[in-house]
Amino acid sequence: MKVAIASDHGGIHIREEIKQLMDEMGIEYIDLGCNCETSVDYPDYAIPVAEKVARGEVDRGILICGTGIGMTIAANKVKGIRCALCHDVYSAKLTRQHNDSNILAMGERVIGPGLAREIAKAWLTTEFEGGRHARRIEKISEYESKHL
Ligand SMILES: O=C(CO)[C@H](O)[C@H](O)[C@H](O)COP(=O)(O)O
Repeated sequence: MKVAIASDHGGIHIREEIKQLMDEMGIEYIDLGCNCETSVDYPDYAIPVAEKVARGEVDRGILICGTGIGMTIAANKVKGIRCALCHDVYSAKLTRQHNDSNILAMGERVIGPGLAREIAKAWLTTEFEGGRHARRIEKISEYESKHL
């Protein structure tokens, strides 16, 4: 699996924590920034990650900002993206099993690095269940292809 990860200035510490986790798990990743602690704009990081996932250049994405909300809104504008904002392990597992989410978003002003690590680990290791859930995702894809 190959992952693209990025954050704004509000998510740099969790980004480093998740990169360390992926190193430990042997998961390949590309870090798309941000590169400093000055204030930046989350769409400039969410959209490049989402486009890489949508184009199939990477398998999945991880985005961190202050709340995770801005990243989630921006990423979900990209066709084919199912970005899930998760601040608990249960949601992280379920969004993989049921929604086949291809981007995980988290908020560094909401949760600490330890919980973020557990959430990311669950999300990275949980498979999509398919079945009835595939039918529901297909309905979202159909809407996207007809209306966007
Ligand atoms: O998009 C967000 C809120 O939904 C993120 O939390 C951003 O990181 C946040 O808005 C940045 O805020 P700042 O005051 O410019 O640091």
